[in-house]
Amino acid sequence: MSDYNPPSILIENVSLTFNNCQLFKNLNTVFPAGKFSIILGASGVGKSSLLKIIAGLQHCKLGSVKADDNKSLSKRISYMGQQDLLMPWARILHNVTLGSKLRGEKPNRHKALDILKQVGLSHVANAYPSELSGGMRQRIALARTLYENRPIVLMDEPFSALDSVTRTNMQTYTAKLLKGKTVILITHDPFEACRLGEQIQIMAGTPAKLYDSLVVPGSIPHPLENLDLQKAQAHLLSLLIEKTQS
Ligand SMILES: Nc1ncnc2c1ncn2[C@@H]1O[C@H](COP(=O)(O)OP(=O)(O)OP(=O)(O)O)[C@@H](O)[C@H]1O
Repeated sequence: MSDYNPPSILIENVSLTFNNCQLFKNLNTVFPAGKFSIILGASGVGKSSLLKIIAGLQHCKLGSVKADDNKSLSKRISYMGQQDLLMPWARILHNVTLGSKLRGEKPNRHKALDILKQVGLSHVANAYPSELSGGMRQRIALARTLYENRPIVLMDEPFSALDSVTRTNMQTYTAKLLKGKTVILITHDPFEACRLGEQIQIMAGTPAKLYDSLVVPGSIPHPLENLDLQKAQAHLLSLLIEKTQS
């Protein structure tokens, strides 16, 4: 199996404690290969911490995170955090291709410009991050993540700063571009979860557990007019309330 074949990600008995608060105790789950997995849950429950553990940015003393092909996860992951982490001294195009530069590869300018066009920001390719709005900066961070073309993509609230029209367009573009990759996406938006999720899990409790919710059948992104979306969203919201309050 090539390093570009997306693996499943296995979370086994992961435990994490911060300042005497046990976020996870023996957490187990599987994020299936080549699918969009969504995590929702109350603020502070531990969603970002789990994503950082998978990305190798947060150490956990107990438990393991591994790929089902037993190959290392590092170098196969593209991670988009809540902060855009754009380099203030670099122009937008340079920010998008930064990964290539850091690896000593020739940046693929054509590909970067195409992604910038798809996220509606080719006109700011030569600008600096400080000249952009918060929503524009978030789309640049998205463009940088998509440019990397890794088999595993971790995204922490990637569309949270966007207006609803742009958000819908970015969901569609992202789902199409990342089709077949192993994606884990955190969101607070039940509609987004139902539109993109091929696995949907709610994180709740202390220590936190993961609970499966219904997914809408068929390929993603689901069209906005799909009536099953409304039903799945209502179910998800009810489950979210139930698990968050219990
Ligand atoms: N490096 C750290 N040191 C100490 N505490 C931390 C650290 N990182 C996170 N925490 C704490 O762990 C808890 C979970 O944080 P986390 O960011 O994972 O939550 P979240 O579910 O992603 O929240 P949100 O939806 O608001 O982004 C919070 O109480 C947070 O203060």
